[in-house]
Amino acid sequence: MSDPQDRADRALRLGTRRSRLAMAQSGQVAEQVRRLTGRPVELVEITTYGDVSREQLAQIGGTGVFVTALREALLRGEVDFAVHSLKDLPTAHPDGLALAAVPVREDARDVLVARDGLTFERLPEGARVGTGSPRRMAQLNAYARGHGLTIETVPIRGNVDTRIGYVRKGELDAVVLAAAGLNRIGRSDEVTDFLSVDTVLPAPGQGALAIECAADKVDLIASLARLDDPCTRAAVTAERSLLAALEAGCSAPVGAFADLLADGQIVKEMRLRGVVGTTDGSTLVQLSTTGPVPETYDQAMALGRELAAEMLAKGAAGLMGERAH
Ligand SMILES: NCc1[nH]cc(CCC(=O)O)c1CC(=O)O
Repeated sequence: MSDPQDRADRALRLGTRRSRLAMAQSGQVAEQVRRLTGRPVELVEITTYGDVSREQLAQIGGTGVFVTALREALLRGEVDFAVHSLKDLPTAHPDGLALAAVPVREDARDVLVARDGLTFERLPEGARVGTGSPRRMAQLNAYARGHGLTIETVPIRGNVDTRIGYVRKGELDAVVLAAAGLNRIGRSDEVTDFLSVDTVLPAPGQGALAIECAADKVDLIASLARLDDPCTRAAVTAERSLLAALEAGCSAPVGAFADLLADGQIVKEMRLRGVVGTTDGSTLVQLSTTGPVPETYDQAMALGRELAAEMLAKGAAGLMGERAH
């Protein structure tokens, strides 16, 4: 029911993490919501466990560490809506919250930021490549093996600026980051190599944002829904369904990417690709499936479950290790 306090001219409160990336993406969505609703939007900073803890994400479990505090603020009515990186959002949907919009996806690829403008294939033997992500480790080590190269993946954490700093200071030869994050904070000129999704599958939902609000704010949900991109939502729904069906958390070595296959101008099918591997890259289970372009989110979910079943039949569970949860 509509809240009598919720006057149409009151500023909407957007809950956001304090990181440069979170502030950038919240600021961009805030501007779009201002234009759509004609209402002022104010940013309310919220600190999450992931911002405070210095542990490796894979150790603290990953799932939800960046979003729980934001969600609690939504449920308590302290903020009206929140913008998350979709890849940080747990696949389980909490009661009382609505995923009001998934806007058009940014570049989903991972990229390399390397010293001296190096591309991945030009990295020297034994190059030290920073990433704390088991998914990136598995695929980068496999990619290197395919080129007769051995790299050393070095676990790192910290925000995007900190990670690039390891390369600037000469502590690492390269770091791997998401293109979308660099684009959003205006640092895409740091990229020295774009890793094709044919080589390194991104995290499920990578490059996409999720705009969440309390499920009872029906008018707000209707306004925010105008920022939704149905193609992006269908794709990330399939990717996240794969992740959920593999029973893997966001720190598990799972990559997934869905795209639409067109014949000329006519979109024919949705393709979903998935990968699971050991972090040393010695074993990967990498499969792809295609289905009709989903007309409902249930159909997109079904594609994810179908691919998960095929991957599990090929031994995917054994590769996800102890950390899968
Ligand atoms: N795990 C942190 C994180 N969560 C979202 C992004 C930015 C990219 C995106 O929106 O998918 C990043 C940084 C990175 O992986 O480089």
